[in-house]
Amino acid sequence: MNIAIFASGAGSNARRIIEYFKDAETVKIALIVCNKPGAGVLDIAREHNIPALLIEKEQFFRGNAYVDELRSHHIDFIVLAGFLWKVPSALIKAFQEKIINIHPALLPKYGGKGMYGQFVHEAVIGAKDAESGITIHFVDEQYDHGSTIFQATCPVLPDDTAASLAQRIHELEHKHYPAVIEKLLLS
Ligand SMILES: Nc1nc2c(c(=O)[nH]1)N[C@@H](CN(C=O)c1ccc(C(=O)N[C@@H](CCC(=O)O)C(=O)O)cc1)CN2
Ligand SMILES: NCC(=O)N[C@@H]1O[C@H](COP(=O)([O-])[O-])[C@@H](O)[C@H]1O
Repeated sequence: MNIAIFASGAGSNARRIIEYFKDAETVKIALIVCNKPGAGVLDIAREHNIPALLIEKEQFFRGNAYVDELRSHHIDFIVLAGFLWKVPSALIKAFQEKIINIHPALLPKYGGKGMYGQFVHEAVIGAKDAESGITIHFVDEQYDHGSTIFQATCPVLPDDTAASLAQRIHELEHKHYPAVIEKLLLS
């Protein structure tokens, strides 16, 4: 089973997933797909000798959505880990029920366009919610709308900042995302 991880940023989730499956016999992290030159996830790909594909808007949204390139890498499953572009229909159709995402909040709250990274944590703190968490879900044509696979919660503390909440959310992500992927692939 070959996985492509799509990421736009630092890549801490990508790193945990790579490390989790590094000795796996039936699962391989075969490709890192990134839309941001210089992103930290590209350094992680290099560190682990994983091929990286740097994608451009024109081909992604108005071309083949890089389906041919993913097929050439024999990709079976796509994991979004901090990927900040909307996955187009062409890619969703080519990988039906084979694309998942992790969102740093308890969907359906705090999802949709503009809701990524610190913006999510700022909204949770601004709403004075007592808890937040993570949602792992299938990807459909809309942002953060696909069916939920897994959720986990954490407290929001009175003195939390977006940064301190982000740290707690990252810990949840790193703990759960690799294991949820494994369970999904082996089911
Ligand atoms: N078709 C889908 N594509 C993506 C999904 C999805 O559920 N369906 N999830 C997102 C990840 N995500 C939240 O989990 C998310 C990422 C980014 C945005 C967003 O508003 N992006 C900005 C552009 C930001 C940039 O280019 O730096 C925008 O669209 O204006 C919302 C939600 C991944 N793709
Ligand atoms: N809505 C999408 C979104 O906000 N995704 C979030 O981006 C971060 C990426 O961190 P990483 O690059 O260190 O894995 C993660 O917290 C992930 O949940």
